[in-house]
Amino acid sequence: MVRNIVVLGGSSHPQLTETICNHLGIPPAKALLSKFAVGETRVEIQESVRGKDVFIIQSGGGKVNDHLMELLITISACRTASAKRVTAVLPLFPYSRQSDIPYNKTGAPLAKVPGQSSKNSYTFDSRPQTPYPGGPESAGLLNGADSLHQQLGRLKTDDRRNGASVPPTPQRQNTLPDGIGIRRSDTLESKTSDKSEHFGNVNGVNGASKGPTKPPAFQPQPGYKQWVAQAGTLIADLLTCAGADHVITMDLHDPQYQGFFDIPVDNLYGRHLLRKYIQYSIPNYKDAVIVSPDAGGAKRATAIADALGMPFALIHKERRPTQINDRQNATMMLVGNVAERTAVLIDDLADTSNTITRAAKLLKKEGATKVYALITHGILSGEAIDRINASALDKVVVTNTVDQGDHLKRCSKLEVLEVGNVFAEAIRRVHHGESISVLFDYN
Ligand SMILES: O=P(O)(O)OC[C@H]1O[C@H](OP(=O)(O)OP(=O)(O)O)[C@H](O)[C@@H]1O
Repeated sequence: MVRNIVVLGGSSHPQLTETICNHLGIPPAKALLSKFAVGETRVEIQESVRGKDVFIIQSGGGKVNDHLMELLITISACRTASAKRVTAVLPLFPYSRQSDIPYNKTGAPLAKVPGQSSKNSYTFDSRPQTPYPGGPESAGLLNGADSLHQQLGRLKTDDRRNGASVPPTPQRQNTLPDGIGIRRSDTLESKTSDKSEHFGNVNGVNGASKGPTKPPAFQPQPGYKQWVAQAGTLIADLLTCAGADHVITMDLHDPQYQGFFDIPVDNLYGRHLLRKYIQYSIPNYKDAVIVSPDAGGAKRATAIADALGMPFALIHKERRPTQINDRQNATMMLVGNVAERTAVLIDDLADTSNTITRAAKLLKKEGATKVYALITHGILSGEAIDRINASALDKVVVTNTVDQGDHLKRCSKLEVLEVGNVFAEAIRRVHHGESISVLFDYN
C-alpha cells in the first residue's frame, strides 16, 4: 500500500489500470470520462488530488486521437486541481513513429489480392512491387538519361498510388495583342511567348490593361514531397503544456524520442518479458535463432540474443535492384541461417502486421521449422489479425501494453504477457524516488 498517490485510468485500457492498482494495493481514482453530443471529450475528476502524486494511465492504439485528447484534458484537470506532481503513464506511446519522417509507403504495404476474400488471398508480397532484376523497369535503372525519364515516370505512378494528386504539366492560356488565342506550355522554346504575355497582359501595353495576371498555381514536380508533419515534437509539447511533470512508457519505437522532452521520461524495457518467454516456453531455445525483421530493430533483437547466448539473423528490406533472381528475396533478404531451426522474430510493435507476416513467409522458405513473433506492442489494427491467421507464423506473443481482449478472441495463435506488474513497480519507484534502471539489471 502506497500513500499520497492517486492512479487514474483513461478509457483506453481499464483492465491494465485495474491490474496496476491491484499491485499497488489502492483503488483507481474515480473520474467521469465521457463525451458531449458534439464529440468533445469531457473529464471530471471525482475526488481530491490536492497535494497528491498523480499517475494517469492511458495507452496508444485503438481510438488513439480520442485517447490522447482525454489524457491531455485529464492532466490539465489534475494540474489545475493542485496535484503535487502529474505523471503520464503511456504503456504504448502514441505517435511515437512520427518522431521522424514517416516511412515511404512504396514497397511496404500489403493488401489483399483485389476481388478475393478467402483466407488464402494474402500473398505477403510487397505492393506495389519493389523493382527486381528482370522486371519491367530494371533495364532502365542502369543507364543514364533514358533511366532518368523512366524513374520520373515511376515516381509519378508511385505518387498516384500513394494518394497524392499528380497534376498535369502546367499549361497556361495566352492571348496575343491581336486577339489570337494560343496554347503553350512552360518550355524553353516558349520564352518569347512569355514576353508578349508579360507586356500585353500585366503592364497593359496598348492601354488595354486587364489587371495583374494570376501567377500559375504551384505544381509539385515529380518526386517532390510536400511538407509532412513530424508530430513527435508537437506531442511532447502538448503533454508538457497540459501539465505533465513526468512520463513513463515502454519500448519507445525510437529511444531518441526522449530527447524531445524537457521533463523526465522513463522508457521501460519489455525485453525481459520476451526473454523469459523464450527461456521457459520455446522448446530447445538454445538451438533457435533470434531474427530482427528489419534493420531498425536489430539493436533490440541482438540485446536478447546476446543475453541468451543465441545466434542472430537479420532481414534486410532490399529496395535496390539485386543479382538475386527470386522476386520475394529481392524485396526481403535474410542475412544469417535459419535452416532446420526455430526462428524467433523480435520487434517493438506490430500494427498492420505486414512486417512479421512477410518475414515469416521468408523464414519458412529459408528452411525455418517454426516461426514465433515476439512483439512488445500488439496494436494489430485493421486486418492484422486475419493476416496473422492466414500467415506462416506459428505463434505471436505480445504484451498487454495495448488491450488484447478482442484480439485474443479472434486469434488462436496469440499469447499475451502481462505488463501491469512492471508498470506498478515503476510507479512505486518513481513515487519513492527509487532507481528504475535496476528493474532491468537482469544479466
Ligand atoms: O506491423 P507493421 O504495420 O508492418 O509495422 C511494424 C513495423 O513498423 C515499425 O517499423 P517502421 O516501419 O516504422 O520502420 P523502422 O523500424 O525502420 O523505424 C516497427 O518497428 C515494425 O518493424
